[in-house]
Amino acid sequence: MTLTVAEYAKHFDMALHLQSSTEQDIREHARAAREANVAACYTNSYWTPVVAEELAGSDVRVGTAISFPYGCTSTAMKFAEIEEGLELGATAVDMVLNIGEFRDGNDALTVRELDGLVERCEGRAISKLIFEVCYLTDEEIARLTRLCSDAGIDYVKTSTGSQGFPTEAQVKIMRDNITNPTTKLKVSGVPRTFTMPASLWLIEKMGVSLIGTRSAAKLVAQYADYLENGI
Ligand SMILES: O=C[C@H](O)COP(=O)(O)O
Repeated sequence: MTLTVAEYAKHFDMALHLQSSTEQDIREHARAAREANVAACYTNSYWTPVVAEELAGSDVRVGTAISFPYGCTSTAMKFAEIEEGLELGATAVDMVLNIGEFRDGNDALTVRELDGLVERCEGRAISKLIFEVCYLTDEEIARLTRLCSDAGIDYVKTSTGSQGFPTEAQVKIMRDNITNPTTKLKVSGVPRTFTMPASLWLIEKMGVSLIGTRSAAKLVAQYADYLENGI
């Protein structure tokens, strides 16, 4: 069944994670996300109140990125960043895992970070755990997906967009290792050349629920044009 423009837009999280962004850049980004009526608008946590102000009264979620992009701040810092973001109006929280500790086999820390994220978001925001799949083996991706799903994370997310691109094989491994029906899949870190047809393939053929990209509004406009005028 063909997605309406509104349905297509709700498959996108629009993100702006540039060090150079000014407040004006963030406001324009949030306004574009609101206009496109995407699922969520993400920035680094400092900008959460600005995004919350711009999105007030809309059904675009206020997204905040925790320990972004490297994931190796202390667990206490991560939890404090989540709590502050929620107080400032965040309704979607994407946290980067401490990938090095996970690769070292420190599952106790991984589970503590996962549980801490889920507990803090419960009833207040949706939770997403960012993997950075380009640094993980297939077995590690499968195992981490299961740990996330078992912990009740709402979304497992491939990448930050600051390192490598996720591959089709890695996306499939995540999709196939989700153990809990409430956990969904978010693909991010797609190349700048990512196209609207590629997004439809991810959504319709690969079981992807959300795509995170700075180009979300542009893709929504392209999809509207495609429905109206064809290719
Ligand atoms: O959370 C990560 C973002 O969705 C990445 O978007 P980007 O690759 O366009 O910077």
